[in-house]
Amino acid sequence: MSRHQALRNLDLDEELDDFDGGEDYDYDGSGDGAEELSEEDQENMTAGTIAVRAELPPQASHVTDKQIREALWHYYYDIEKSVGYLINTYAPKPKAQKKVKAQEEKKKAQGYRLMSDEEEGRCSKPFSFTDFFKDTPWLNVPLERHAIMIPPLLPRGGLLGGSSDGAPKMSKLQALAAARKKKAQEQKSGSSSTGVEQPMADLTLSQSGPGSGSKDKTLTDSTSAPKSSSRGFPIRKRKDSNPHEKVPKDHHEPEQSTPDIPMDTEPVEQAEPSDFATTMFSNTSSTPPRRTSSLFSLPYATTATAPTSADPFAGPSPDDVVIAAQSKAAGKGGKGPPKTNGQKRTDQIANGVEALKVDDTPRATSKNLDVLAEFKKSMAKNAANFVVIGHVDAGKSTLMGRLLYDLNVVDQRTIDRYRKEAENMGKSSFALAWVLDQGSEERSRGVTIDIAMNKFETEKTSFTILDAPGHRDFIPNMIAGAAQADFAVLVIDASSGNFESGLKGQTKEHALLVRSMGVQRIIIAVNKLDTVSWSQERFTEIQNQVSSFLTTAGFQAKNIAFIPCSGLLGDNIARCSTEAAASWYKGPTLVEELDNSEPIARALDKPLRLTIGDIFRGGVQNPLSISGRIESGSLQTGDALLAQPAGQKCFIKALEIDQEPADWAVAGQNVVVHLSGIEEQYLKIGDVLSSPSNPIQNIKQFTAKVLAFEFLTPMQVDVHRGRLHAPGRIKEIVAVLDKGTGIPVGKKKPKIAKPGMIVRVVVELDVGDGKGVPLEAPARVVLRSNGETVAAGLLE
Ligand SMILES: Nc1nc2c(ncn2[C@@H]2O[C@H](COP(=O)(O)OP(=O)(O)OP(=O)(O)O)[C@@H](O)[C@H]2O)c(=O)[nH]1
Repeated sequence: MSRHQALRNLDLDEELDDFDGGEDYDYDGSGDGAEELSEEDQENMTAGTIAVRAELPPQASHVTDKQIREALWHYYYDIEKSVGYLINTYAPKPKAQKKVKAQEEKKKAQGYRLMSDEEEGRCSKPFSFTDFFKDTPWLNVPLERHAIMIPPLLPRGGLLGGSSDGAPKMSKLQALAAARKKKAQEQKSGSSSTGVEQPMADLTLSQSGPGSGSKDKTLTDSTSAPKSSSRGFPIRKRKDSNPHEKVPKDHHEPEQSTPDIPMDTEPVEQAEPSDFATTMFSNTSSTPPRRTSSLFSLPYATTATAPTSADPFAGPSPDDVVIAAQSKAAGKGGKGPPKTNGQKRTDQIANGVEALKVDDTPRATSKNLDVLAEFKKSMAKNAANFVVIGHVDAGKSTLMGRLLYDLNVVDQRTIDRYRKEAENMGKSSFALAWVLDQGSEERSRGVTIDIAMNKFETEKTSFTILDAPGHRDFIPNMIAGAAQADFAVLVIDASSGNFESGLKGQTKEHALLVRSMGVQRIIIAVNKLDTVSWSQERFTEIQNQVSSFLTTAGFQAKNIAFIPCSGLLGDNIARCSTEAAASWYKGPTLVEELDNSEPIARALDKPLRLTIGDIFRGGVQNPLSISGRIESGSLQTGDALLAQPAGQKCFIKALEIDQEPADWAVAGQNVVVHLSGIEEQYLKIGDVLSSPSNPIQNIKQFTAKVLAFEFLTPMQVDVHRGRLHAPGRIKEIVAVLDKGTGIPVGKKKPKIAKPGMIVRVVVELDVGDGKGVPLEAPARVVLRSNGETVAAGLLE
């Protein structure tokens, strides 16, 4: 019985009578007890299965109906995508690509599907709050996809450890290190060096064909670059959010990485190592996975005990230091005779001890700057993060790719290369989207999976784009993006039929999520207007419907702006449209509207809070680095920090802002912090760095004011705060609050709250004997249950 069926059986008070039940669909026809699909879905599924079957080539004839139905469900009955996926997965590639290309062309020729009568009817209905929630598909998530937290593809694009070429962007410090190394090697080998340090933009180009010029040539130092990378730089090895998860296979190992200990390759059945043994001998980067499920990585469930058991060994004992030195010295001895098993074991131990090595590089001395005075002096531009949200395939990545291209953040050659590569994959229309969609899975599936970060500047403001995935499977990643956003750009596909299906899909859910997470300003890019001949009527229709639900969701009319545009063609993005059919629009372009944003208030005088968004190891120069946005306060090189929940002190060895070394940074800035005095095992994505004199507390319970998206009762939930997510339960509903005044209304401690209500809840975090979770008011939290977003709001 689904949770909603169970709820229906409860003796609910009369205010719940209008609830029309939940949906837990049997989309794959397995008859597994889930509710049957709606009539419309069944029709789509049957017609889709036949159509896909007809399109599949003979070499994919073994594909089962179930696999077809799964693909159709996954791709919203998109025949073309389903066929493409099935061919890619089950048939030899070259033929599959041809077929998908043919499909694409066929679809283009056919144009877009028209709205059905039913859809027409639904659109013209007056907006009601109940309807608002009724058809959102949070409940449609198939069981096997429930709340899968997809670890970000490594390395990621943009500021936080990525690049436009699959390899991470290089920090200045790393670039210098690489340059020095290369120079030394070239001197050794007698080869002449041409300038090594080049702007990052140039390095995004790997093509060095005629006319590329030396400026565009990539570095080819094989010792400091992974073979698959076109850049000759050491790769920042990012630490996974879950220390018990294996680093993905395509993750490039840096040259300086600690050798792996093959603990999990022992064929002998053996008991799990004790905490002591794990602490002493395991290499944190290669710790074998101990998770029993791939569902939902819950850092605080699996690691809450780690700091407790590891604390006594946080620093090396004198013996450790001696053993580490001995093992290092032994390592210098060159090649010896083949090792016996016993010797191998000893090596493993030595390596394990080395993995615990303490960063003994001298601590950076603080310049004791008055950071706030420095900040005022610097006349820094406004800094703003915005999250790009919207239904899958609304054109978010393409639009942002276009924006970066038109503002010269991405150059013509890079776009040409993406276009060529995309054409080779039969996906030429995705070339601009690839500026943001960097992962191979993202490119082959044509969907964004994780948040991509990119930067651009206007005269007034330095913007960071957080391009969120639209697909419902990746909502946790979207939440991570929304948590860092100052405002949102909602992209809507204006083409016939797609606007309507987007409304049913993630358009509403995303808008609601960002609002309930504190985002107040929203710009709506009414995209793909080229597909409806720049119809003003269509634009106005969309504007009316969307502003109606946005105001109901709590956005003030003055904070909502609409821009008619085409991301693919660039109309009204960075330049006004030159289309005669679009001449009715006299308003600002998207970039102008972004620049109209009020400066974001920075919490400069509050205690330092920096949530870790990413962790990576970069080699000798920067052994352990993190990146993230400073939420409040300021910091400078040499400062001591406290990492919570581990309770470990560490120091700032060096800082970077926008790949440039910096002495200080303040709230609102995205920084890379190179740390010393701390081991990797004490840091996880989602942890918080704060000042030791005013640290964030680890808590095991909190009260929050949330908007209920679903029925709430005392129930298990997963608590999301940005990239942090931890298991917990709603212990009690304290009160239902008035939407306008926030004053408690109705009976105290109701047993249940229905969708749309604002309620005060007490949430207990499931941290076992652990230290709790670093959370404090007014953090934005999202509560999810079984893959559904059930509530979102603010800690009190
Ligand atoms: N005609 C037209 N097509 C567009 C426009 N913008 C995007 N597209 C196409 O729409 C498809 C999806 O674009 P994406 O940018 O990947 O969409 P997305 O919203 O980022 O998708 P997800 O990140 O997976 O949610 C691609 O084929 C684009 O070429 C537009 O303005 N006009």
